[in-house]
Amino acid sequence: MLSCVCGISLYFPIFGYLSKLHGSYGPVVRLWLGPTQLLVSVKDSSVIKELLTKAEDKLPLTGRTYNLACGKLGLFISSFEKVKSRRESLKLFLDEKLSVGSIGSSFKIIQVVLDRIDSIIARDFLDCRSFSQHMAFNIVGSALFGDAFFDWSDASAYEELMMTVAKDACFWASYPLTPFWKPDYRRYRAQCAQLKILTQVIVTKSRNQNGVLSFIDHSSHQRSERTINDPCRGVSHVDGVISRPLNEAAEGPLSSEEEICGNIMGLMLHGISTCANLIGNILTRFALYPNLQCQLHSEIVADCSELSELKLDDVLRMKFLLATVCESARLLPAGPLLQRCSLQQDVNLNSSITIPAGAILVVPLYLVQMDTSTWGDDACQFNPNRFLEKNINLEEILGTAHKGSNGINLFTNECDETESFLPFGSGSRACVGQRFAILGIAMLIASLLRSYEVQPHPALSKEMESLVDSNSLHHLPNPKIILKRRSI
Ligand code: HEM
Repeated sequence: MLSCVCGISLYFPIFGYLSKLHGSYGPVVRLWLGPTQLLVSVKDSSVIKELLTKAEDKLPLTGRTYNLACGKLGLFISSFEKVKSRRESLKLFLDEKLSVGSIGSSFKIIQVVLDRIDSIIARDFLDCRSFSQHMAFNIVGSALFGDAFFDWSDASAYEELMMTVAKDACFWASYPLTPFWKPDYRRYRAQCAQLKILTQVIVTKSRNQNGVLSFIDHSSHQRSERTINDPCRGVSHVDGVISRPLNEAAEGPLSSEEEICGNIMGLMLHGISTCANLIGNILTRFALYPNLQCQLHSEIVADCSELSELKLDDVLRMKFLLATVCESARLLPAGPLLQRCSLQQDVNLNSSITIPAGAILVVPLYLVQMDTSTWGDDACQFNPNRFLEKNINLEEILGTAHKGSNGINLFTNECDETESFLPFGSGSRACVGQRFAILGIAMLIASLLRSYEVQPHPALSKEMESLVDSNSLHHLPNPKIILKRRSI
């Protein structure tokens, strides 16, 4: 545990510092950053749950980052009041994407992209980071824009621009005064403007392409049933139907066109970078641990026959696969700290602690997710089996009701035992895309391993070997990987 904490502290000085403070002062640490700025770090899992539910706002810097990149938007910004309704409609939209029947179309992009890979891998190797980013881009993009995304000629330019903006967004937002005199800043703003134009293009294309189905405006439940039960309608029609709620999700009741674009840009920026990180992390583990791949491949073969199309129900049966995705997310949270604040009111915790309005509240994710008292002595090690053991409930961790064909209710709303699993946050601002991301990534991994074996590029094998037993796995390298087609 100690070596792990020290290793991480090299990368995240704030995390190392908080680790020391928690060691000396216990699970709740208060730290004055300046005469008027209090930081409160919480490490105790029961207090965390309460804190993340009661402190509903995000730090103003988060909102500024998204505003600067995306313009006006109604998601990801600081005030909970302003994001509440958008969060709810987005959740409905994503749930519908994952409803039985529409799943095939939601993730059919995976097969489309994998089919294209054959031509690339015939040449040489893949760069793990770019491949993960490309897959994440396609999964999130096709979920939001439906079939219109598949044949969009500007998709590559959009992906490249999206990643450039994502990389620089925090940096430029951190300036207290807009540095408009800096040429780099002006270039960044021009890139954001270009990104917005392309977003508008794909939103319009998506609307036009799916507009033929706009006659269906019953409740979402009726809509799905009608379409799915109608064999005359192709898969793209299912996508068309569920892209209508996209507008509802992004628009809410009173949105302007600018806000719709902003929300979609925000979702793309967040969804792609987080999903790409997790996919890249899992692929790198495959290159490092061939046995992990073998175990997953056996499960995939056992749960889905070779010739049939992979379905959500199949993936829901693949518990070791789902556990692998969760375990990778546990070891690689999107950032070292979850951050919150309460802009207007003090937060009163049951433990009789009062936190003043405006204080910066943080949860040091690495400390919580690698706490040996919760996760065991091997907390720093990669061990998907921990999610299959009795004391950690995978079904609860995956959240919200969704019945697989095995009858197991894999997703329930009650997650009492899961306060220490926080890669997607928790409480009032928890990630709305958690279930979509876990299942989308599981779907991708299952599709990939069915046909390919992931191998490190021979030139890198030696370097990778030295990493296998080290704790530096949280900062995995970006290996060149080879996808070798499996012989049938
Ligand atoms: C591996 C993938 C992902 C990870 C690790 C991740 C992680 C997170 C985290 C840590 C938060 C903040 C939670 C908190 O403060 O409690 C968050 C918020 C959010 N995420 Fe994700 N996320 C992922 C994918 C996605 C996807 C694919 C979508 C949707 C397409 C999405 C939509 C959102 C939204 C809408 C919010 C909340 C925004 C708000 O309340 O303002 N996420 N995510």
